[in-house]
Amino acid sequence: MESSTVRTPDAEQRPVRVTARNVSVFYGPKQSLFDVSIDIPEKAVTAFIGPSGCGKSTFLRCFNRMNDTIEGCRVTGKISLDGGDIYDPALDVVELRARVGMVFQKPNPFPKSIYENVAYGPRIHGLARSKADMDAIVESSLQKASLWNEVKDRLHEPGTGLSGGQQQRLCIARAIAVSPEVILMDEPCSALDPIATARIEELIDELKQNYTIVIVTHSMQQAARVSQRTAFFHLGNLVEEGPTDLIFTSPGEKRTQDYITGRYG
Ligand SMILES: Nc1ncnc2c1ncn2[C@@H]1O[C@H](COP(=O)(O)OP(=O)(O)OP(=O)(O)O)[C@@H](O)[C@H]1O
Repeated sequence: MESSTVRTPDAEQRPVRVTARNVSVFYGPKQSLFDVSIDIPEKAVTAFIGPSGCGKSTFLRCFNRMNDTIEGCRVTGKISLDGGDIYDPALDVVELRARVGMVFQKPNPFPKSIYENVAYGPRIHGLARSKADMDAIVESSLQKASLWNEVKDRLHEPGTGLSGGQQQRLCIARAIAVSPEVILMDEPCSALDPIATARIEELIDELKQNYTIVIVTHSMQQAARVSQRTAFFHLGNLVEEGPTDLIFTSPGEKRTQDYITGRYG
């Protein structure tokens, strides 16, 4: 395991959990991400910001090999989780996606009950030995996703019957249920109203005590509120990254300055 650390505003140094080195991504012949290297610290929130089409989601999807599912997509370079190469051909991708969970832009609960949405992952990974074990996993995952009190009396009703914000918290509970180390969030609030967004932001703040979180967001205000480190992307390049307070108050690059002051994007 590489023993480097990076600085975050609320704690001077954090161990690095995920490293990306010289990562490029191609969709067919077109290159969309250019030679990106970054260290992601544990138990902190790292935000990816930048104008539409700059490659934020493309890069995020590299961390749990979601790009493998896109035909013609090719990733070069190296990404390690705790020092282990996640592109090792011998690696079990299903296992990787349990360790590196993902929450999408649009809440996407399975067309099943609230209980089954959360129990599905633990069941396929064999994490519960009995019904009581499974009940405990479902309850604690819903608790951690700050949804338990709202659904404890309707666990067997469809997940799709919840409000948008509740559905997104259900998706977070589903990711948490398989005990991930890293949670990737791709614009998790973009389909939500301001109140539901505030709930999710509070939740992200709590979750960072136990999980390493990487969030793609269109909202600079959201990045400033929830993240400890921010990475700014432009035209497929990582322009700069660092502690969120510094990126927003004294960026080193003119392109970052122009973006955060609303000159484009
Ligand atoms: N499945 C795909 N096939 C082909 N090109 C793609 C695919 N997904 C993304 N791209 C291209 O890669 C580039 C980066 O897109 P990406 O979605 O990663 O950007 P983004 O910064 O997340 O944008 P947004 O904020 O609009 O979601 C864009 O030029 C986009 O058209």
